[in-house]
Amino acid sequence: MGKTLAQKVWDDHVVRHGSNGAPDLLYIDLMLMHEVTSPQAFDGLRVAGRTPRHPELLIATEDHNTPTVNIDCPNPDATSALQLSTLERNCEEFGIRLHGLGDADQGIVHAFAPMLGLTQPGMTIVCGDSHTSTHGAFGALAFGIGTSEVEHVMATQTLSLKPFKTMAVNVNGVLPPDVTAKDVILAIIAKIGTGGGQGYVIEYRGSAIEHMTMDERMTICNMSIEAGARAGMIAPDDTTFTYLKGRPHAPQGELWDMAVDYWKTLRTDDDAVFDKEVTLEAAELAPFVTWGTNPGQGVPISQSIPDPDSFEDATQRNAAHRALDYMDLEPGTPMKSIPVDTVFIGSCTNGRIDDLREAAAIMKGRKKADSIHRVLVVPASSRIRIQAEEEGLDKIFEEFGAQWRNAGCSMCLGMNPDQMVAHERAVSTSNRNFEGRQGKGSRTHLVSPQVAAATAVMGTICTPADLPSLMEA
Ligand SMILES: CC(C)[C@H](C(=O)O)[C@@H](O)C(=O)O
Ligand code: SF4
Repeated sequence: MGKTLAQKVWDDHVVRHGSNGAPDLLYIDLMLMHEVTSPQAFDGLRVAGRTPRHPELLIATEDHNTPTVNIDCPNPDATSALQLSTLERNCEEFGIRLHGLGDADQGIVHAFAPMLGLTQPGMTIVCGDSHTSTHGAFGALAFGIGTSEVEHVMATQTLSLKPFKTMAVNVNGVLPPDVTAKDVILAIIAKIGTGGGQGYVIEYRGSAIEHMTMDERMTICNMSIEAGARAGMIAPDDTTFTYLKGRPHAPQGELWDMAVDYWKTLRTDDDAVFDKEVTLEAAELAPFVTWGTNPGQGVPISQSIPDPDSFEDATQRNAAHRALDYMDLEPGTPMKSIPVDTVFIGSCTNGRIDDLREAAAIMKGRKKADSIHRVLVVPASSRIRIQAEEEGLDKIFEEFGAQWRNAGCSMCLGMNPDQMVAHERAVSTSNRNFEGRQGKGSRTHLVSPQVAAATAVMGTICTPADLPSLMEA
């Protein structure tokens, strides 16, 4: 029987097969690190008197605790400052390359690595961060691990793991013009549920996925974890190879040709069987928005807030009641009538150059609504920031009335100064709308960059198609 993409990458990394149901020992090609989940791992190594087995395969950045303004000033928060200085000391002591704040390659861990060409097809990539699934967009087997596993990888460059189950999510056909990668993944999560992917590696397939850019594919794979999956993958193809060619860490010359020959073998065989298959018709999808407090509580934007009592499942019903209470929303309210205070465009889901270009195209020649308190546009990495500025996007954002920031996780989660206050409502291009995620008591609606930008113009949730054309305005 043939193999799936995930199985091929797995098999190519087995150092030792586990017998009698014991886990396999897998070789890890690359471990990415950040300030939040590394300190205990470094401490563990120190206590055991060990050194990293392959320090050159460990690469760190600073992202969660970093401010996005005045980055040359002392960090305003003592805990964050300590977290960052600890990473800096640890990297220095253990000989690990760090792209710290101020470095041109600093940025969100899942954004800076692809930009450098560190993320490549067929690799095993881990990081103490759940959204490591992002790197699966390149056909890598990439997943988040816990702090004790981070220590294990540092010490041995291997990880002990039981094989994952495999799921295919097929998105067939052509997407309507206003439907983005973010809408596709929100629709997938709404369909399979936030636990639907548990124990699986999802492979996204079908013509709608094949037509996506690498930035769009990263948006899709990024949110695999929000469906409960361990990882998300997309088979590498010419789009992948074109993106990688010439990047600082991409193979060169003869090695490039050899790499591409191998990468081309990383496709699920025709006779491979997935443990589960789910299919969506691209033509039936629409721009999506969440109304609740988990990423699966979403609807097409033209719809209204569902009645919690319409859910047959008692757990879902209770969750919906609680979510609407927290979100201060009534069933039956059209999504497009909801006013918001804040717009956040950024994160490892939607802070890449494609996302910034899309947002800028909508903001160009327009102004933010007076009712919107703030529009934050935060590039996912410093390299993306440089690229956006070379294209003049920063000027468009500023003329629109948005704040153009330095790279980092920013308002995706409340670990740095970019936080919302209680009862503030945002449309956000990030990936989690949990209670208090963007600040204590804050309310989050997950959307695409296009919907975020359009909402910033109108003041209420809407799509670019709802905006008056610039001629009429
Ligand atoms: C801080 C980190 C451990 C966490 C994660 O694992 O995802 C964060 O990045 C998040 O998005 O909530
Ligand atoms: S941007 Fe958000 S989701 Fe991504 S790594 Fe940072 S905190 Fe986690």
